[in-house]
This record gives sequence, structure tokens and C-alpha cells, in this order.
Amino acid sequence: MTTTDKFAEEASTSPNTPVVHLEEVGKSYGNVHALRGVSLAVRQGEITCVLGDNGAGKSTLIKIIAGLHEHTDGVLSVNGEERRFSSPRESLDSGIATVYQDLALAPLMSVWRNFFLGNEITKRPFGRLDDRKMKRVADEELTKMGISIPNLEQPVGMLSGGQRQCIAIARAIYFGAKVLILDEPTAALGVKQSGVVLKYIVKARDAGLGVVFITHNPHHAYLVGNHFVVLKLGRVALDTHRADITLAQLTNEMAGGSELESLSHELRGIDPELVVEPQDRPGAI
Ligand SMILES: Nc1ncnc2c1ncn2[C@@H]1O[C@H](COP(=O)(O)OP(=O)(O)OP(=O)(O)O)[C@@H](O)[C@H]1O
Repeated sequence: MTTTDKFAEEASTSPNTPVVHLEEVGKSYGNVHALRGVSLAVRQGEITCVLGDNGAGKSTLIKIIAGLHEHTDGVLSVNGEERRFSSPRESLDSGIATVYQDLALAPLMSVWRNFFLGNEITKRPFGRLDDRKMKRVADEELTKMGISIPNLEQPVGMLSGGQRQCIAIARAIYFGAKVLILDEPTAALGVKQSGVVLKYIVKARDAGLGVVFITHNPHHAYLVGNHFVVLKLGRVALDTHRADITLAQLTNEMAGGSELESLSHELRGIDPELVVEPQDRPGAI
């Protein structure tokens, strides 16, 4: 049984146990409360979309799960066990792979070297790098995921942003991640490239991983997400599942529907021309 099969089986046998669980987690940077009382359950075989405006606390949340920052309050558990990561290595060793927007890929190195970066295959007895095997496996794995890169000797820096994201996702799946955290993977991409990346996000979910998809974009989130969490000023403003929310409601939530409502009220008193009508709001149909 492959690692992926094993995790897929675990996900199907214990669908209700979150693989990563935050309970009332908080993080303060001195006097700045970046996160307060954040609870979040990430389950295998699900895409959890974390949405929020600038400064909402998305990066802080990722950094805690990825082992870059320690939380100052609450409990973080992985597979039911309380954890406090003091390095990214500890998070990775717990099966959590994080793909940052600016990517943990080395732009001047070839595609296949990047695929194995930090996990190189060596030959016995002298521990020399087994370039031939790494090239072959990288080729097989990328092909298996339907990622077409004609020349694996090409430096990664010459690929498109979408291709780079796909390589990073394929690598996380191959090395047996249980949880994949994607930091705004579609933010810098056009529509077509975003579509390709969203397809691989779904593949990661279907391989049994728990995916955390950080995004500003409710349309991208709604295309693939099973679970939606909206952060506002460091707190959870919404935590819901797909069956309980429409795209229009999610978009409205992101655009600050209730804030717009009260602003509209205030403006009505000042100048009727400035009122935000429901049909003008983002997400209105
Ligand atoms: N190292 C830090 N020191 C002090 N304050 C910080 C630090 N990192 C983040 N903050 C503050 O914490 C809050 C949340 O920031 P965070 O970067 O987590 O938000 P974000 O949702 O990722 O925003 P963006 O989409 O702009 O990246 C902000 O008020 C920010 O200024």
C-alpha cells in the first residue's frame, strides 16, 4: 500500500477526526493581536479554504501550522496530539507541507533537482547523488499527475508561476504529506493558469490529503472548497461547509456585507447618491 493509499484509507475510516485542529488559538506580536480565539479543523480528503482581507491573520495562521511562529494562546493538535512546532522541519516531519506563494523552489536549479530538494536520493556506499534515478522518478511522478514539462533540465525559474505551483504540489503528494497548505497559490496567476492550479488542488484532495487553501478570491475558493473559514481582524467571522453557503453569500461575506449595510445606512443620512444598493454589491446576482 502506498503512503497516499494509507492516508486515503485513514480519511475514509475516520472522516470526523481532524488531522490538524486549532482550538482557541491566539498569536500576539507584542501589543498586536494578529489572531484571537481561532478554532479550525482540517480534515483529510477535504479542501478547507481560509479567506480574509489584508491583515486578517491568514499568514500568521499558516506560520503557526507550518512551524515558523509559535502560538501564544490555545492548542494546536496534529492527529489528536498537542503540538507546538519550533521549526518548519518539525511541521514537515508531522506530514504538513506548506507551499508559499513565492515558493520554496530554487529558481536556478532544474525541475528534477527541485522536485527532490531536501529529499535527494543517494547511491550507496558513498552517498553520491543518484541523478539518473531522481530524473526518472520526477518524470514519472509529474507525468502521473498530468503535469507536462517537456524539459526537466530546465531551470524552474523559467517556468510559469502556475507550473511552479503544480511542481510544488506534486512534490508534497509524492513525499507523503497528510496536509498541504497553499498560501494564495492563484493570487499572481491569470484565469487559465489559476484553473490548472485549482485542478491540482483537487487532485491533492482526491489523493486523501487535507488541503488548506488560503485565498482572497471567493470564486476560486468556491470552485474547489468543501469547507470555508473567513478571518476578519484575527478572528473567525464565518466557518461553514459548502452545503450551507452559496457563492454569492461567500462573496458578500468577504466583501464585508454587514459592514457595507451599516455604511450604507450612515451614508443615507449624508448623501443619498452615495448609498450602496444591494445590486451594486460584489456577489449580488
Ligand atoms: N511580525 C509581525 N510583527 C508585528 N505585527 C505583525 C507581524 N506579522 C503580522 N503582524 C500583524 O498581524 C496582523 C495579521 O497579519 P497577517 O500578515 O497574518 O495577515 P494576512 O491576512 O496574511 O494579510 P495579507 O493578506 O496582507 O498578507 C496584521 O495587523 C499585521 O500587521
